[in-house]
Amino acid sequence: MAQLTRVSGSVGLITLQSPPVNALSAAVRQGIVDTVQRALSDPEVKSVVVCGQNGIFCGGADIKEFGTNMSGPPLVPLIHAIEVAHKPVVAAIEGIALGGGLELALGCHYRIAHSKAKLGLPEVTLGLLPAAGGSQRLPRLIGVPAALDLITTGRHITAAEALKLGVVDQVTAHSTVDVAVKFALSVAGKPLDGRRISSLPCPRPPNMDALFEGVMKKVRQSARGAIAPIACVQAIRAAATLPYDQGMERELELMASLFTSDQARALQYIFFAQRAVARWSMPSGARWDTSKPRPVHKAAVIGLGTMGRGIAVALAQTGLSVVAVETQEKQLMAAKQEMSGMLERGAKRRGVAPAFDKIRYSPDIKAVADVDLVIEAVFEDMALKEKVFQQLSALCKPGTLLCTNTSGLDVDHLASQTRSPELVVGMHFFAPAHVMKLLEVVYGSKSSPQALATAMQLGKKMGKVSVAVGNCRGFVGNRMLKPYSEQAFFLLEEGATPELVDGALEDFGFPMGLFRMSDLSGLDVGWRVRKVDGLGKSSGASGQQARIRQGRRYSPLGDVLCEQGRFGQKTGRGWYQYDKPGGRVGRPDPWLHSFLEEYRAQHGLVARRIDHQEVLERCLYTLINEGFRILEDGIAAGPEEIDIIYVFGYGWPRHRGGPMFYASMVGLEKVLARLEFYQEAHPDVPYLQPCNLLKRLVASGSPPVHKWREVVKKLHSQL
Ligand SMILES: CC/C=C\CC(=O)SCCNC(=O)CCNC(=O)[C@H](O)C(C)(C)COP(=O)(O)OP(=O)(O)OC[C@H]1O[C@@H](n2cnc3c(N)ncnc32)[C@H](O)[C@@H]1OP(=O)(O)O
Repeated sequence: MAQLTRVSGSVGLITLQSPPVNALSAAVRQGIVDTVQRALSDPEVKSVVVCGQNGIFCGGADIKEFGTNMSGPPLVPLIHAIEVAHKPVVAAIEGIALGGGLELALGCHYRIAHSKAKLGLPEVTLGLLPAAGGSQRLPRLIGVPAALDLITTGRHITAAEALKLGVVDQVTAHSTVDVAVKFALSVAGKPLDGRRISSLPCPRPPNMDALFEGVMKKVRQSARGAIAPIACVQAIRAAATLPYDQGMERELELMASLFTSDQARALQYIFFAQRAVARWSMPSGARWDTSKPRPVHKAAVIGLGTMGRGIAVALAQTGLSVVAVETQEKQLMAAKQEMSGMLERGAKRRGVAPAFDKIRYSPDIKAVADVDLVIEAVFEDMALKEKVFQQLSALCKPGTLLCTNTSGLDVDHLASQTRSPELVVGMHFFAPAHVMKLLEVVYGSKSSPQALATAMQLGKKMGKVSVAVGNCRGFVGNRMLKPYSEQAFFLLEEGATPELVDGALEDFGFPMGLFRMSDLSGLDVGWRVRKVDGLGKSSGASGQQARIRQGRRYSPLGDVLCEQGRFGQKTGRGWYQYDKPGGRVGRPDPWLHSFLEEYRAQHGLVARRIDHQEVLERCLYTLINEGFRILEDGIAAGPEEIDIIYVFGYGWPRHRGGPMFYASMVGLEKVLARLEFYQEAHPDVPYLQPCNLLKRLVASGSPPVHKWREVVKKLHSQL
């Protein structure tokens, strides 16, 4: 839908009308075709302005139409018709001009943007490229290097940057439409030749071959197997080397290979999943749209270790007043110094003043008396957390929300330490907390909908992707990590090396394999947890018996390394060796290889050849199987919650859509069959036992992933 009105006598004003973001649906495209035709054939209209309803220019192609039988007029000829028009067409950009929206504006002869507008070609983030001429027009307009940056990253730029780059001709802080109409009046009847971007030559950068070679290398490295960024570079190269028409043919050809790809489906699934998880619900039926959050103006953070520092900085950067409590004087001083640096660097990046005055430091927990919300971030030790919650319950004003930043401890137990368990939720941040996007918000059995709504809203304000999940050991993310890492240890016992396992996972698209990651975060962290669980002590015994704990197969490999002081990067030795303690570059360690051989000999294990496929199947399918158990247990409301947690918090490659989406792409029958196969080979590993929900889905014909939420809901309503 688009509307044509005549304003200021001779300006045809075309308004895109399709809330919420004026996406270019079939109806909108048809509307544009019709209104442009009418405006151009109306002798009273001397120039045209294109704008969007409700202060939003256009959010691009309608992503919901992808994967359907797309009808309606295509974008390329529509934009071409605007560009070849004999009357000047001005784009009045308010709010956003993204993807096809910006491509539409690039077909116009002039672009005027509001100072608060954001522009970009984010198609790459959806597994696509700007194939409505964007990959051919943008480099002609702003040069190849700048176009490469914008198109391969998909980043949104401000109006000021757009002006500097030459994407827009003018920026205004006033009514963009008024300014555009005035401008349109002033250019009516003027020649348009130099204004048609497709007819401009693409500026050829010096050392063009070297430039593209360098960019391609960089993009391949950072893409981790994603195909769209590479296609974007190829399309821009076509713009730089071919005439416009041939460049457009290349753009179309490249888009055709992306459009129906699994990666595009995965990335578009993640786009909608991210929005779906904001519409949370609780098993009680309470929902995001019926639960009112409490206002939070002042918050406290208890414990200024690594996590507490990041959380306090993130809160202050959101504009909240923060009381940062650390009872150990030395730690408090160190925290203050580091947090000032973090605030300063953050402010510099965002071009604002550092929020130093938002944080009040205190060595006394009594300072929490008047805050609206507390986030406890002390050491991951239940006895210590219990004590803190008892104190908070006594000290805080009535109604204060008490949150625990735990990575897996029992939220219900902590709630039971307080007078108001309904006001207790978990807020599981990821390190570094002021940078990482994910926040698991954990509701306990007594948490009130209002408490959950408040934590979810705060997470959103902090710029986090917040996912509501139920309470269980490890919540969603860490619970699924357990079978995954267990399999990796077993693979070492059976003949693999850390570099083989990591290589398979990194080729799959993880930024770091499990062992490299474990060296980075410290082997002692998991060791401590295993010891608390009554595991984690190597018995010194040999044979199979030494590898059975609590009635199931157990690998003491990680414990033995810790007993030798190999804690990873911090000690310069772990699963890899480093130049020095604190070194970052891990190299394969011959010592570790001999150690593995001795270990196998000691335990009567015979090494066999393990390939990448086995690593992926065993590590990823057990993780997915646990994901199904989590759905079965009602800890996550749908596969989208799990997938968003894994993509935003655990380095799961986004172009593979998260573990549950990946399972649907592999095929549930295959996942089930391989789990059954491995379970037969390793009957002492309970995690390999396929879960009932997976079996049930396969038995019901493996419905597509977007139907699983309903299946799970039905399952729970039957219980
Ligand atoms: C030949 C191919 C040509 C062109 C290819 C393209 O144009 S691909 C599309 C390129 N555009 C984008 O990638 C923009 C995607 N949208 C966004 O980044 C954000 O939604 C946006 C526009 C910045 C707004 O963000 P905000 O936080 O304000 O709102 P939210 O994200 O919750 O979105 C509100 C609802 O709008 C839906 N939506 C947004 N963009 C699109 C779109 N392009 N197509 C369809 N629907 C879109 C979004 O899903 C939300 O819906 P809801 O039902 O409320 O969850």
